[in-house]
Amino acid sequence: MAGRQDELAREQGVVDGLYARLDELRRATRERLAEVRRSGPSGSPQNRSERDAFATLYEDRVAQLDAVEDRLAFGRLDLDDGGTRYVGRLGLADAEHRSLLTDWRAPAATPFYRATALHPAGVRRRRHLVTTGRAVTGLEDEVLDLDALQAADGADGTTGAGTLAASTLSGEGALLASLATRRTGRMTDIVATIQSEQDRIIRADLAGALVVQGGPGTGKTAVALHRAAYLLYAHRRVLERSGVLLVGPSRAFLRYIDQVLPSLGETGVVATTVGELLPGVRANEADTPAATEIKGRLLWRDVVRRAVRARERVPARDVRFRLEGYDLVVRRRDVREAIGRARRTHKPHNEARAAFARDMLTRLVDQYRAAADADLAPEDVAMVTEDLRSHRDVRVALNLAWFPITPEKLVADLFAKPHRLAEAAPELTAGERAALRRDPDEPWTEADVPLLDEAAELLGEDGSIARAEARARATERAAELEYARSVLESTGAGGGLVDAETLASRFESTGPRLTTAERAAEDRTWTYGHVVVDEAQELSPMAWRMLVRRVPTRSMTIVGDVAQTSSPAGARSWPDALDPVLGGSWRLEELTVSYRTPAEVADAAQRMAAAAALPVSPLTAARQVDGALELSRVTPSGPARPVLVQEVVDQVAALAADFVGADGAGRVAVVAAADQVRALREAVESVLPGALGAQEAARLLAQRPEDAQVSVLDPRAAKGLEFDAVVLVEPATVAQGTGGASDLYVAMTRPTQRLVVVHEQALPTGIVELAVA
Ligand SMILES: Nc1ncnc2c1ncn2[C@@H]1O[C@H](COP(=O)(O)OP(=O)(O)OP(=O)(O)O)[C@@H](O)[C@H]1O
Repeated sequence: MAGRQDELAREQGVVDGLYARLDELRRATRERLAEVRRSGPSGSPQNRSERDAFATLYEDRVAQLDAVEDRLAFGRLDLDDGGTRYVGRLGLADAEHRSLLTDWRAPAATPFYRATALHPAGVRRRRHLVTTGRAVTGLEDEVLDLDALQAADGADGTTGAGTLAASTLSGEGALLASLATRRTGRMTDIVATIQSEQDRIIRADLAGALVVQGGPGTGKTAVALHRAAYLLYAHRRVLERSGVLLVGPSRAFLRYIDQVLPSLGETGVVATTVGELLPGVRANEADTPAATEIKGRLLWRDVVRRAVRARERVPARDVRFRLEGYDLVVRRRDVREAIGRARRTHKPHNEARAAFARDMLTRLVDQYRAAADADLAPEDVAMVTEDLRSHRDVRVALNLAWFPITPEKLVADLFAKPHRLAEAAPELTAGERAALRRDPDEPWTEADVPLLDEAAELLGEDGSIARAEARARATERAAELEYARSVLESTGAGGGLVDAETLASRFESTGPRLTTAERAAEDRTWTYGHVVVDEAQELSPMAWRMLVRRVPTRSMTIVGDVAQTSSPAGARSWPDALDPVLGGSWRLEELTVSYRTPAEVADAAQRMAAAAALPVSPLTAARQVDGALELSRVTPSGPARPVLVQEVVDQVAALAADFVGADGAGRVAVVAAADQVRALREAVESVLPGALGAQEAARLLAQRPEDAQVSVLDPRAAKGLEFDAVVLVEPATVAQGTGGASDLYVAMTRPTQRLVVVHEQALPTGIVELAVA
């Protein structure tokens, strides 16, 4: 025991030194930041922008240094050459630039995750440091060098190579401890216990599209986030300028994961959903399943193109009008030729319109010249052109022939005006078109967004919108100038020292300069250096098109599970989803160990999924938890309070007493078919005071949905999330919903400790293991 205490004390000394260095760096960076801020808002614009840049740099560094407080150092490698290397959340060096701590992402840290007894990679011993706050509370050693093992001093917690070779998990104690901790509403990072199959994916090449398929709880989300952090570290110069985009299935999911990247010292990632990917559009509504499926089809490429073309149209007849006493005609033939020419510019519709209008006005000026039978001086040509441009009949005729239009109007018209959709989408049946019918002012749905993006791509900038914005900017600037003049007058300043123009530029909004991430998020045409997609199986073919457009290099990390697809437009096979947009150029990796779900639960879910013919990946659970699966069948009863509901609330009360902690950790969820959620939520809320006491119930009921320790949700809302214990209500009903057996598979695989299945109806095949005769 003394040996262990000595070792702990020795490591505590090292860790104390690392924290001391961290504190020193924090102090120094804060001082520099304060100094920059003190330098005040004076100087030339150049000076100011330099000052802002330094301020941003120091602010980022302070945030980064603050974020690594928890588990700053978690590993130590003892090397064959006698040296030691500490691994932690960031790199630290002393004042003489000697390395104290190696960033987990640095090549020198790789053996911490990958070395095995078979391939020790120059490592004799790997040590996991367990810390609580700044205190070292435990050590776990793995000796990788067999010879060294014989001579090992037998320090407590040492596992032999034999055990390690037999095990596929590295740092098993630290890993299992971390998997067994109570859950909060926020995902945490896994840097201290990344497993080698995960590490290979995290550090894979930046180039190309990498698809990570894996069953529930295999760490796909964790791996995707750590990969983003790794890529930002390893390719900082490229990615800092172009940015990284992270696409998740919902705002709730993004909130669940939003602490992970900051805790890894990375904040510059744009995280969004497909529904919010277009600047200015927030589409959180859902379509009907039928409309979702139809809108996801790739045929919208052609439909949107035809809809745009329909706004470039030769009129039914010539349009006659009079200008200054002359009879002129907007001729169909001219319009046809001008449309042809404008199309040959290959510019987007709204941009090519200028060429069309110019061409038509030239033809009309020619007509005017012939009618007037006179040569026109250049200034006359300009005047006549202007008169023609502003002539009402000409304007109407040219607009009808080539209509400037926004993406929103184009798409809204398709769904609100049956003749437009019929014309643009002959591939759809009348029934399918009817399923899309919608009033023009209804809110956008998530499935609309890829169509809007497609339209924006083909329509391009609407010059009139850009002009209106320029006008607004000019007006604003004039107001600033005016204000500056009045300031100068009232203060009597001036005297050649400062002019109104300079002063006005100081009044201009001097908010923090936009970061790459902020600029990228505001720009529809921004192209990213890397795109990470989570729950990628939910994306429709049109959504894939939209994403791929944002990453011309095709550098992507795509993680998901085609057995968990619930969207009717989602993917059941990666080749089906990706080949149309990426050709064959993507590679597949698989994760096979479930870190979340106890073995008994994972096995039941796998059997059910296989029986339902879902495309399941192999899955081995990392953990065994006694009594993890409980089945509770109730007999149908009258309506007063159905026995089923009573059983659910009783189970929730018992599980809450077991798992929910007053410190905010520990979560219990009821997962049920969407149409049962409301009633069950009311029932659960009504029993909490009786079961847990008024005070505790009030605390729980006041929690925000994302932090709720007791919640009732449907499988879609639960997707990607996890809870200590789950009460699954009536699996047969869940499996009959629109997400089918996939939704049930998702629901069954949410708990980390216990799954209680409450049901009246027979259980879907597979949940109960058939006894072998
Ligand atoms: N190496 C690891 N060390 C510690 N915890 C891990 C490790 N890998 C995964 N986990 C934990 O396992 C749980 C499941 O991980 P994650 O949510 O990333 O899985 P997933 O494959 O995305 O699941 P789903 O398919 O259900 O969305 C998380 O709590 C995660 O922190």
